[in-house]
Amino acid sequence: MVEFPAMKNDLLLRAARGEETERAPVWVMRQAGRYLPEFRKVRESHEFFEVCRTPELATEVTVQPIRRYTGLIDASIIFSDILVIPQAMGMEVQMNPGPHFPDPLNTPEDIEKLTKVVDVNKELGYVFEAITSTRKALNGEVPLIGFCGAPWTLFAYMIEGGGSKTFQKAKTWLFRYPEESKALLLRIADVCVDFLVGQVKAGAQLLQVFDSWAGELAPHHFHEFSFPGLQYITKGVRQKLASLGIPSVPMTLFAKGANHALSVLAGEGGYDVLGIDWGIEPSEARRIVGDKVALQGNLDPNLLYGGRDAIEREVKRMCEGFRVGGRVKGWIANLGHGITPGVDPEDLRWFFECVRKYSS
Ligand SMILES: Cc1c2[nH]c(c1CCC(=O)O)Cc1[nH]c(c(CCC(=O)O)c1C)Cc1[nH]c(c(CCC(=O)O)c1C)Cc1[nH]c(c(C)c1CCC(=O)O)C2
Repeated sequence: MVEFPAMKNDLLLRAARGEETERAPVWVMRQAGRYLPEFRKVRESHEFFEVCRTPELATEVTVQPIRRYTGLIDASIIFSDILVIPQAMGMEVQMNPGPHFPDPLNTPEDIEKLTKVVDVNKELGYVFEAITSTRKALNGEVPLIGFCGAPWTLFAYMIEGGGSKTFQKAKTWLFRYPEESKALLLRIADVCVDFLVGQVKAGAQLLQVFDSWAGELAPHHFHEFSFPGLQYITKGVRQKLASLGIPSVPMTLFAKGANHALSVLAGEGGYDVLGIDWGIEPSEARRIVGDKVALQGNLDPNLLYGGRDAIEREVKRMCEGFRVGGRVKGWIANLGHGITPGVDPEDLRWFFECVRKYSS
């Protein structure tokens, strides 16, 4: 493993292990993105996936929010996308401006078209390079998060060919071809494991799995089709890291809309942190998971459009909700989903300042 600068701020890692912290670490999903003028500037002359595939550019945009919010932000997340896995499996993905697959999987026969054995070093080595380069650029200021999409969410994109309102095609697969669907979900999960292990080897200090479409499934279908892949990933990553003699890192699951599954996920998912959206009260989430896992979340991202007073009032409320016996313990402050392009960066700064004020 490569040697990196010593950490100056490890609040995120301590909170992820469930420890009490002097204040809540904070970052936001999609923090490197279009709400930042400096990001839009880079995107003027570079395509989305070109930024992902060019380690210098990926490093630059990953570090942009850390630079802008120095001292107020406690984590960076590598600039990439969950859809690099379908690409590595042989599918074409365009971003215009949302994801588009010109040739999605239509029937189980199409599974044949996917790459049999994915060599992540060959196909996704550019992400590993970007991670190593970013760790150096960060100079120990904040930890670096690696990530991937969850099997169910990736499966849905690969079949729908992009975003969807109904998930009719992906669900047709689940309900008409359950065995073929499960085989494909497992194949995606295998790539997730190798990809996440590679990210740790390259320098990622925490791993987050995004199951953005978890909430589209009925609870029992979530348990049948999504949960097994999520659990397979934590087991697989920890086993592989152990067999390589590499210390494990904390793992976070963000299963959007699946707050119904918090109890099972905390008990058997294998994750150290569960991300929650704004569909559940923080105190209720804590009551369900007990002290088995740390929690991350969960302000409605649209509050960043509500003005300073609304942001302050709601952040204060959130901080009170996540306290356990008056203490800040095992909590990573975040939004309940990604920040959106229209937010004023100064309002995000105010969000960070309020978290600091009310979680100390
Ligand atoms: C579902 C999903 C995707 N990608 C991702 C998810 C899971 C999180 C979630 O639920 O939001 C994850 C993701 N995408 C991106 C990151 C980078 C790291 C970060 O959080 O700052 C991360 C962690 C960059 C991105 N990924 C994308 C952008 C915007 C595209 C651009 O720069 O033009 C960014 C900054 C594009 C993208 N990529 C994806 C979509 C649906 C879109 C279009 C939506 C949009 O326009 O915001 C797929």
